[in-house]
This record gives sequence, structure tokens and C-alpha cells, in this order.
Amino acid sequence: MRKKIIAGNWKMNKTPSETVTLINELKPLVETKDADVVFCVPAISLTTAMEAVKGTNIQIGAQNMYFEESGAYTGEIAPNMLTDIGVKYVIIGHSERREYFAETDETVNKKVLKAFEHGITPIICCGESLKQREQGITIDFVRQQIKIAFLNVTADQAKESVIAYEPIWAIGTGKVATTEQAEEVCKAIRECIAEIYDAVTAEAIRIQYGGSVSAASAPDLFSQPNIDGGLVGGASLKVDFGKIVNYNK
Ligand SMILES: O=C(CO)COP(=O)(O)O
Repeated sequence: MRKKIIAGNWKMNKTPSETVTLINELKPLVETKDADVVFCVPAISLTTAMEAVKGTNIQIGAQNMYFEESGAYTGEIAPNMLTDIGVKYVIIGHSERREYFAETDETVNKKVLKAFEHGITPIICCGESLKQREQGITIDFVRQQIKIAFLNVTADQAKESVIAYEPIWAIGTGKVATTEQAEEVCKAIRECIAEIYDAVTAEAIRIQYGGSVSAASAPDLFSQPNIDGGLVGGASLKVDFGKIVNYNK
């Protein structure tokens, strides 16, 4: 049985002091033993967020990381800067980073490999645009993203990975994918992992759904056999996140 993982992607929201306030507000609401709960906060707030969750089971994640160790890469964050403060998760290849910051399947793969070198768990994002869905190429497209993201990743590493399936047309639009649409693609992703590795790896890997997840849609989505939780944007900044984490109560 895979443990659920429910992560909030705060995107570019909340100052460091606002981060502390929001974490203190959410802390009592997201207490659960049933799921891993992760707050992915802006890089500048990682240290304060780590302090704010001390003594709880909440984990802190970054929203991006560079694939080099150190050097002349102005504005980037190195993996050992994350591990130094105890960050355990990093979102890799979010569609917003692909769209606005030139992330490609190849840079995603480099970052995934680098994260594992440092013992950081990547939350690897994939998902189709509305045009691709309308063209009927969703599964082909997502399979390609997954195959490239996992190049040279070992089976043991893949078992620890988290994949977030986020259809771009459902992000920030209030237009959540239907439970059937989300389950269909998450199942296809698991089958793709089984083809690359084996059934045991496919059974172990955790696959989230992301895109306008709300307290109302979470129970159905997270009860699907191939959906192991969610990557939540807007609703992770509100008390609603507590309801999403406790979707089954
Ligand atoms: O992009 C997302 C999470 O990474 C989803 O964002 P929303 O939940 O705001 O649609």
C-alpha cells in the first residue's frame, strides 16, 4: 500500500514572515499519519519554513533546483544548499518553469539525477496542454516526458520518486480534470514506469494529480487506484488545505 503524499506548491506567494504565519495557521489542520504532507515554499522562505515546522511531521520542499554543484550560475540554487538546511523534496519541471523559464525534458532529467545524488526526493511534473488533449496525444506526450525524465535513473531511485501529473489546462483555471481523466493518465504513467523498469517499481512509485484540486474534488481524486495524492496550488494557501489533507475523514 502506497502512502499518500499531499504537497502544497505555494508558487511565488508569501513573504518569509507571511510564510511563518500561514504555516502556524495550517500546522494543526494538516496533522495526519496517513499521508506525507509537504509545503513547497519559495526559496527565500525555506529556512524560516524549516524552523516553523520543527516538531511536526510536515516536510518542506523547494520549487526548483539547479543541476550543477556550484559556480557561476547567478540566481540559481544548488542541491547542497537545500540539503544543508534539511530540505527533503524538490519540485522539478513544473509546467510554469517549462513555459516561462525554458525548462526542457532534458534539464528535468539532469535535475532529477542531481537531486538523487544528494538524497533529495524529486516531485517530477508532467502534463499536456489543452491543444494536445484535443489532438488526442495526451498519453503519448506524457509518456515521452516520463521516459526522458527517468533516463539513467535506477529502479531503486525511481521507487522513491514522486510524479505529479498536472494537465496544464487544469492549473489555476478552476477546471479540474474529471476523476476518470486523471486516473486514466496516472494509470498510463504507472504502466510506462512498469515498461521502463518492472512491476515492483511501478507499484512503489507515487503519482499525484495536480490542477485546481479543492476540498470538494480531493476525496474522489485521491480514492482512485493510481492517484496517490495531490500537488495543490491555490488551495494550499488556505485553510482548505487541511480539508484536502484529511480528504478521507
Ligand atoms: O500547478 C499546480 C500545482 O503545482 C496546481 O495549481 P492550482 O491548484 O492552483 O490549479
